[in-house]
Amino acid sequence: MNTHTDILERLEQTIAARRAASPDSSYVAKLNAKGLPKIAQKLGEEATEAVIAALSGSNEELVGESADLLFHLLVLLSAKGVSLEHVLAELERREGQSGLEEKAGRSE
Ligand SMILES: N=c1c2ncn([C@@H]3O[C@H](COP(=O)(O)OP(=O)(O)OP(=O)(O)O)[C@@H](O)[C@H]3O)c2ncn1[C@@H]1O[C@H](COP(=O)(O)O)[C@@H](O)[C@H]1O
Repeated sequence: MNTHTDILERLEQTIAARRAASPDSSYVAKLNAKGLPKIAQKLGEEATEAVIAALSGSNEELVGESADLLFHLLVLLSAKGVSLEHVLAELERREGQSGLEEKAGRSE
């Protein structure tokens, strides 16, 4: 499992390096050149495509769309200066806390 989860960290590093590349030679650079709203829009589109694949596509399509979604999430996090480590730490913090309990404990 670790060999596969490591790809997220490698991808984060690749994305950080490619942001400074020429938009003619790099999709990451091209997307960053278009700005944060375009990156956010792409993430939303990829999320929708993953939902459509889940509801009416094959599991193979869902895998492809999920990879697109994770990749574009990493591009957005990078553009905002938020590290994958930070997000993973938040998931770790929540580990073992039931989502239902967390919701019930909210003040508003
Ligand atoms: N994992 C990915 C990855 N997943 C998806 N994509 C690209 O994401 C784009 C999204 O596809 P769409 O058809 O939705 O988008 P589009 O039609 O190109 O875009 P629009 O003009 O419609 O907005 C495609 O161009 C895909 O090739 C990716 N592009 C790059 N990577 C990784 O990022 C690295 C750096 O890539 P470059 O920045 O291109 O060097 C690569 O080595 C890969 O590891």
